[in-house]
Amino acid sequence: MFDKVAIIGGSGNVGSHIAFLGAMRGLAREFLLFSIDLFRCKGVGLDISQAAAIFDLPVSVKGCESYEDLSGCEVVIITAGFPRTPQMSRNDLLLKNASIMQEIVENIARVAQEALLIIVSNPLDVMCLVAKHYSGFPKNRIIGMAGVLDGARLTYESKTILNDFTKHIESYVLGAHGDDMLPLLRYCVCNGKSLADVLSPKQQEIVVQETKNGGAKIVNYYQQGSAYFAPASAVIKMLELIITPSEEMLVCSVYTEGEYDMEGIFIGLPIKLGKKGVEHIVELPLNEQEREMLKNSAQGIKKQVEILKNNGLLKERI
Ligand SMILES: NC(=O)c1ccc[n+]([C@@H]2O[C@H](COP(=O)([O-])OP(=O)(O)OC[C@H]3O[C@@H](n4cnc5c(N)ncnc54)[C@H](O)[C@@H]3O)[C@@H](O)[C@H]2O)c1
Repeated sequence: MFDKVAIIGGSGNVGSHIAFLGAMRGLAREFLLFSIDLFRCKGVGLDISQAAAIFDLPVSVKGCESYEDLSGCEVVIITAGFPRTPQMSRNDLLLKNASIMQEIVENIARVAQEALLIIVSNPLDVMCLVAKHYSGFPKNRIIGMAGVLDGARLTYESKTILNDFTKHIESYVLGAHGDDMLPLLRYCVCNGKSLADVLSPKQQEIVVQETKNGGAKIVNYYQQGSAYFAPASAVIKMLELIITPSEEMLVCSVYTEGEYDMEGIFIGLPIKLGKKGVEHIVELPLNEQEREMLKNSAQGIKKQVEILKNNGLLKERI
């Protein structure tokens, strides 16, 4: 169990659901919520604390008034930003959310120098880079959430097409969080078999397409805002593996220094999580086609990095 976990954007959909689920699962003694909507943070904190009282849980969830209140937090989860609307692409969010991320991590670096950062805000991979740039934190302490969510969508779509929700499926979706994601069916496991052997080629095509559309489908249903139950659950899964490390491999957005032939960007790769954050990146042997697809997936991230550099939001120092 953590002592103090902060959620920046705690008044929003994803942030408040992380706080609720985290409190219900007893992951921290204290969840501290911060955002530009102070009153809603206070309301969410009180509401969840009252829910915790129903189950007699020893947890406090509080809305905070300033970054100083977050002093000494062990984990800071950043969900602050603007959610994608049906008209918006992830790229539209880029410049807006990069400035927000800069402001947040500069404050966190001041008050919680030892914290582990879990980034959720979109566009995810490049927001992680902005967080690294402006916090100055080491690479193991900055982890982006996306692969766990995309993997869950792949699992859901596979169960749906097989019409069997009793199957145990572990899914791995590497690459950028976006349309260029790389669902790695060969390495996905369905009741001990490779998912590539369980699904027909046509089924594989459908499952991959539906996984890629997973977020957009929800945006279209909600009309305002994007998914939050599954994204919040994905963050909780990461927190649980940080508290209790296991052999389980998760795909998270991590900083690369040569792994998978990637350099100087954050991208979704399989990792082992532990108390220090990213314990190590797992190098799965990829075939030529998969390597090429991963390389293509990184192109979009590199373009976003260029846009940020051209707008003075990222300097060469990373
Ligand atoms: N990585 C993923 O897989 C994934 C999944 C879902 C959502 N997201 C992203 O997560 C982010 C949050 O989504 P949401 O649905 O919770 O949105 P939301 O609008 O409900 O919440 C956003 C929160 O950010 C806060 N905020 C805005 N500017 C701020 C600032 N300068 N400082 C502090 N707080 C600030 C708002 O007050 C609000 O609480 C979005 O960027 C969304 O695209 C990512």
